Amino acid sequence: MTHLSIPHPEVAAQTDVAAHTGSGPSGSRRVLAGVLRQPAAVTGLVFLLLVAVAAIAAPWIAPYGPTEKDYDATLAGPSADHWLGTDQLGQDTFTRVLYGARIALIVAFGSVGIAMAIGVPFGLLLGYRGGWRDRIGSRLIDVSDALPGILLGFAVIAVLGRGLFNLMFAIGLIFCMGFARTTRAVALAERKKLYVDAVRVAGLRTPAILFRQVLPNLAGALIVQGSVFLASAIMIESALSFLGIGLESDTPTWGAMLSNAAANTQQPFLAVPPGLAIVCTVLAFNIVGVGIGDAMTGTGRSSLPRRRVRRAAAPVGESVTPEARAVLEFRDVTVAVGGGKEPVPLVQDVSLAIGRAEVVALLGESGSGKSMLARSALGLLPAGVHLAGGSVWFEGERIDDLDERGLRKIRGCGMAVVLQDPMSALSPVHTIGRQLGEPLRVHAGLTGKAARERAVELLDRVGVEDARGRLDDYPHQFSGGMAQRVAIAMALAAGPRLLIADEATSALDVTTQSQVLDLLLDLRDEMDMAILLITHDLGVVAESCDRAAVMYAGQLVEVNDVTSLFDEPRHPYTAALLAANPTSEADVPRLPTIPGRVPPAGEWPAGCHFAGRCAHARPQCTEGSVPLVQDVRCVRADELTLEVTSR
Ligand SMILES: Nc1ncnc2c1ncn2[C@@H]1O[C@H](COP(=O)(O)OP(=O)(O)OP(=O)(O)O)[C@@H](O)[C@H]1O
Repeated sequence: MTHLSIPHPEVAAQTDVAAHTGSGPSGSRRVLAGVLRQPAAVTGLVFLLLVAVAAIAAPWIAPYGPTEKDYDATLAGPSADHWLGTDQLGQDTFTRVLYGARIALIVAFGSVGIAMAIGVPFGLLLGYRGGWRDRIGSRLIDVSDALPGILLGFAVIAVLGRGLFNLMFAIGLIFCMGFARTTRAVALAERKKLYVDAVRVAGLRTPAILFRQVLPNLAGALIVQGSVFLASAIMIESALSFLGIGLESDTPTWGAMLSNAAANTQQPFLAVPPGLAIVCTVLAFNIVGVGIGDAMTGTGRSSLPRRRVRRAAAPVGESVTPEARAVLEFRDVTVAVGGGKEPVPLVQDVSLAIGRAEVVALLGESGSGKSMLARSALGLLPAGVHLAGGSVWFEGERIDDLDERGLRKIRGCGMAVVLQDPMSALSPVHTIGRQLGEPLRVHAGLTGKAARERAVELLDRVGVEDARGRLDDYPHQFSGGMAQRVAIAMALAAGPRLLIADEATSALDVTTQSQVLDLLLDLRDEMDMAILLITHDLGVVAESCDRAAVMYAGQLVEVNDVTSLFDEPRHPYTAALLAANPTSEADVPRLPTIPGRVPPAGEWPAGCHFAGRCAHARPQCTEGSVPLVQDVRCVRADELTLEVTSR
């Protein structure tokens, strides 16, 4: 294995990128195959291809010019000279239908393109940002829905005048809010997903996240909606032309031809060719749109499991290794949900620090607040949850009050994250090489060959065999362990000083888990990098960590070096947690459990939060809040000698 010299933070690129999901990588081929399996969709597709060929080749295949008149054959029915007859000026209907196809397709694609160009960024922004922007924007979309589209078209053309572009613009305006609505809905869902958090941690800017990460997930929905709007655009263009406010009257459009037929009822056949052209083309677009939608079912990200998001947690305040300057420090951190007068605390008064190159575990049952604490360091608290007290410091700089721009400077090259499930944190729509290239480009300015070479080095370093050959593979082509190595490579790209490993090995088999842990520890040694390990696995803690911080119901209850923690736990909860460990060597007839459950946030008891489940509880335990004294939060800490057994 090549030894990679991981670049120094300032020099190198950063981070863990874990990107998204989406319509699927080889998805486009799968979707095409899916469409081709549907006879109706194939028929529609073939018809549209014919229309497109006719439109493009009209000047060569049309027997007459589009405005060429034959006054000897006005309002004629189908004949050998005029296959579809003529109008009142003797203009050949077949020719005008062919030219009409050109206008129809140009207007349809042009207006849908304009609608997308306006609606998609607008919807992305609303959905991703949320909050008041979203509320105002959504009302705007609702209001625009209430306006009859055709009237809007009238108004725009009345103001701008007739003409091809104005017509496309008018129709584009009618549709843009439809695209905005779809895009907003998808962006709203996507922004809560792991890959978005991961790329934010990677330091990507909002436009890059929106357009490179979130947008690809919209491809499916936009294609389906676009094809339906193409059909509608043809109808609206025809309606406007029929009413005489579309294009100039001598321009061959299907709508104008229908209007003409309505004025010349003595030749009823005149309405048939343009009418059929409109109906069949609109139908074909709709059928193909539905076909694409059906073919895409199950090919999108929805097939990927949604994982809980976790982030690093931190060490205990007072107990920071004295000789090392803290890389990350929580000072009296309180995280709460809800505003108003009574926000509910999820994490309470946590003080913890992690020293340089230190490996600290964050332990505790589900719901104890590990993730919330970690998220507060990364500036990734979920909506509605906020830092209600205290502060977070990174290498001596306060970071909890930084804005996104400030956080970007720290995320990735300062702090990086490896998540539990690499598959949900890697984008299925981009190759590994591309995903690795992103942080290298953003943080080290590496592009092209240089980025590729660095990506190969990184993959090689984390033990991905045939690294060069695997750059063009997609995440689904990697095993879980290999994908986790890729995620680690991304996290290390910028040489972070702190790696937050959030159950990073939980989903792996024992052998792979051990290899990944060894890798993390090797990298810690090489890079002088601190690691905050959130885990439920006490075996992993025993093997890998210097210190452990134990959380219970939002509070730190004990911080200790790992050897002492396992040999002489000082808090009854720590002892109970160790006793309940399936690999505990405690000689008990059956696996002990901790009776009861963690009280949910908002229902924490006064005094010691663990008192209700504690075998050693006394009345004084519930009398008042219990402070963390010398790294343990128990009023009886000095008098208890705890053994690792159940109560
Ligand atoms: N988005 C949210 N909004 C409000 N409360 C939340 C949210 N996410 C989690 N919580 C609550 O915050 C508390 C702490 O949750 P947290 O996820 O930090 O626990 P944890 O120790 O990391 O658990 P686990 O080991 O299961 O991940 C829990 O009571 C949980 O119900």
